[in-house]
Amino acid sequence: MAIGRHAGHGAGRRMTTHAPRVVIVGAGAIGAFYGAILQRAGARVEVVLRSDAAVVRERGFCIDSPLGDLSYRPAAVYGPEDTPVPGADFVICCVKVLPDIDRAALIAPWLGPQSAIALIENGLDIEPAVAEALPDHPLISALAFIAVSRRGPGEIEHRAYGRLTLGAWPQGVSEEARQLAQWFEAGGVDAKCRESIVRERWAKSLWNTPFNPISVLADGTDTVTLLETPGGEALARAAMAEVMAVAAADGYPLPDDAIDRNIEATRRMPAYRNSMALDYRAGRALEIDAILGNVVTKAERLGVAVPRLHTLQTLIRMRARESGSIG
Ligand SMILES: NC(=O)C1=CN([C@@H]2O[C@H](COP(=O)(O)OP(=O)(O)OC[C@H]3O[C@@H](n4cnc5c(N)ncnc54)[C@H](OP(=O)(O)O)[C@@H]3O)[C@@H](O)[C@H]2O)C=CC1
Ligand SMILES: CC(C)(CO)C(=O)C(=O)O
Repeated sequence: MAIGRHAGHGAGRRMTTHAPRVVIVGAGAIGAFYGAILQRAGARVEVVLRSDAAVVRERGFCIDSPLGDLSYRPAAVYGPEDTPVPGADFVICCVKVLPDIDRAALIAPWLGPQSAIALIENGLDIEPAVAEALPDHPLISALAFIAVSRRGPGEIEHRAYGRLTLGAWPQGVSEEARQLAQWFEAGGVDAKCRESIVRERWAKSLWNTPFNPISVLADGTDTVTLLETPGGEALARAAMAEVMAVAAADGYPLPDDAIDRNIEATRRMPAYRNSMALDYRAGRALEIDAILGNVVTKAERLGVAVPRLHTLQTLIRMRARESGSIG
């Protein structure tokens, strides 16, 4: 699993450009953590919250992290009743990618003519809904390789890792992406820009698309149980091979040894519950379409047979219905 081996490399690089105003829409685990990193770098970080707004306004975020104490008070905390203040330099969206959340509508009120949008979210093909609704703003797509979760309102547990991969969507490295990556690096996490963020999304999907739903279907199991249960690794490998086939048909062939390398890296990690397994265990909605459904849809469009992914999709939809969550 290409998740990186360490959380970061210590804050310290001085930025020469003006400190940006950053609005984080959906400051849950990911948004609160990367907000801390940007505030540590000197950015003005404002957060938009829903259920946790009152608590965070009163106490700020408490973040337990191997990087040190990342607890902070954002420069502003907005709840659903507050009037948005447009004109952020960066509006960073970190909500879950769910069918009933209109992410473009959440982002739009914070934009000014010069604003760039960044998405730090999992999944494949998650950008068009935002890009089509907000075509006048540069769009940065970013992938987080991190283990972080919410323990309670405003309480975040960062367990490991933290690196980011960023790029302009649909491709290239824009000045905005480069700038944002530099601010993250200044705050102490590795943040690298890549020419093809879609290729990077396929490479991450190779892991998330099989592992996330399999772990949920196995009652939110961790990586060690998943790989050590007889048949578990074989199932993961077979589903990964289907993701590889769709990626290749889409024009993004992944290296031949990508599956072996992901399995070996996962074996080297301590037992790990992915974000979907944590959502499942907490009774939250699951990002089924973003992480799995969009790959199956693409496979159907490209004429690639994905029987295992199809089965996983049907079963996890049943599971989500059974538990009353959407996804
Ligand atoms: N956690 C992890 O380790 C990783 C997560 N990711 C990805 O990052 C993305 C974010 O995940 P994560 O941070 O874990 O999710 P969380 O559920 O912790 O955070 C999402 C936040 O968005 C808020 N939100 C939802 N709707 C609204 C709204 N209408 N207005 C304001 N805020 C809203 C939620 O508030 P509320 O509590 O009210 O629902 C919550 O605070 C996902 O795509 C995930 O797959 C990627 C890699 C690792
Ligand atoms: C790759 C991984 C496992 C951690 O970044 C993830 O994306 C998740 O937990 O969903």
